[in-house]
Amino acid sequence: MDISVKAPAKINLTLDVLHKRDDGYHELEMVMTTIDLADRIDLTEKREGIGLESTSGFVPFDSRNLAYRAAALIKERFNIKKGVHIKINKEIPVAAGLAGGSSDAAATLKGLNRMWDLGLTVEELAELGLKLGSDVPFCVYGGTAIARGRGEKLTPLPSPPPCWVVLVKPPHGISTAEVFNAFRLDQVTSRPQLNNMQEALEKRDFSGICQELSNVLESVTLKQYPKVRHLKERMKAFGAPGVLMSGSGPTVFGLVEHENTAKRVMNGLRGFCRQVYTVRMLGGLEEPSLD
Ligand SMILES: C[C@@](CO)(OP(=O)(O)O)[C@H](O)COP(=O)(O)OP(=O)(O)OC[C@H]1O[C@@H](n2ccc(N)nc2=O)[C@H](O)[C@@H]1O
Ligand SMILES: Nc1ncnc2c1ncn2[C@@H]1O[C@H](COP(=O)(O)OP(=O)(O)O)[C@@H](O)[C@H]1O
Repeated sequence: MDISVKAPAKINLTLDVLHKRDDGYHELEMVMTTIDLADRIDLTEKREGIGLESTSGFVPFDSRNLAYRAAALIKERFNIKKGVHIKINKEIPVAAGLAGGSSDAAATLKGLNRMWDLGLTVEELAELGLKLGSDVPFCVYGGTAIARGRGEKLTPLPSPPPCWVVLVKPPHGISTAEVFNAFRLDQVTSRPQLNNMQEALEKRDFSGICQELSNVLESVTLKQYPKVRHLKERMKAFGAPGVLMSGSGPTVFGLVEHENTAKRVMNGLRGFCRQVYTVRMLGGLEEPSLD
C-alpha cells in the first residue's frame, strides 16, 4: 500500500528559555503554530529494509535522516519485518528553524502507523516522536499550542486569525545545538509575555499577536548573523506589522493581514534573498489528525 502524508513547517510565535537542565537540554516555554509550507512524505511498502530518496540534496541520505530514524524506530519497537521506501518531497528549507526534519519524522510515524495497522494513538506517536527530537511531538499534533519542557508538554491554543506569513531564509543553515550552546540568559533584554500572547490568540487579535511576538534565541543568532537582523529590519520597512525569527533561525517571518501587503513585502525581500515564501497559517484550520 502507498501512503502520502503532508509534513507542514512550524513557526514560533514566542520562544522563552527558562533554564538549562541537568540533562543538557533547555527548559522551554513557547507558542508554536503550523503553516502551509509543507514537505510530502511518500511511503511505499517493500519486502525488507528502509530505502530513502529526496528531491533535495541538502538532507542526509542515511540513518541520520529523521524520517529514516522514525521508520527504524517503528520497525524495531514493533518488530516489523517488512520494509519501506521513503520519498521526501522537500519544500521546507533545511536547518532553517522551521522543523522540517521533525515534521518529516512525525509524518513518517503517522504514515507507518496506518501502513502497518499499529493502532497507535496520537499521544503514543508523540511519545515515540520525542525519542527523535524535541520538536517532533508538536509536529505529530500540529495546530497551535504552548510547548513546555523540551518541547513535548503541549497545551492546545486557539488558532491565529487568518493571515499571510511571509518567510525569508538566508542562504546559510543554523545548528540548533550551537545556538543553545551560545545562549546566555543574562544577555536577554526582552522576554515573551506568554499570558499576553495567549490572550491575543483567544481574542483573535491580529495586532496583539504581532505586538507579542518574541524569541530569546534572537539574542544569539542576530548577533552572530547580522544578515538576519538586516532581513528583520527590511521586512518591517516593507510593511509587515509583526516580524520575528523562527526557532533558532535563521528564517525570519512576517505576519501580514492583507494579500496586497504580503505581495509587497515578498517582492521587496526578493531583492535581498532568493528563498522567499508567502503562505497561509495552518494552525487550527486543520484539526489534529493522524493523516
Ligand atoms: C529551537 C527549536 C524551537 O522550536 O526549533 P528549531 O530552531 O530547531 O526549529 C526546538 O526547540 C529545537 O527542536 P529540535 O530541532 O527537535 O531539537 P533536538 O534535535 O531535540 O535538539 C538539538 C539540540 O538543541 C539543543 N536543545 C534542544 C531543545 C531543547 N529544549 N533544549 C536544547 O538545549 C540541544 O543541544 C540538542 O542537542
Ligand atoms: N528529513 C530531514 N529534513 C531536513 N533535515 C533533516 C532531515 N533529517 C535530518 N535532518 C538534519 O536535521 C538538521 C535540522 O534540520 P531541520 O529540521 O530542517 O531544521 P531545524 O531544526 O532548524 O528546524 C539538519 O542538520 C539536517 O541535516
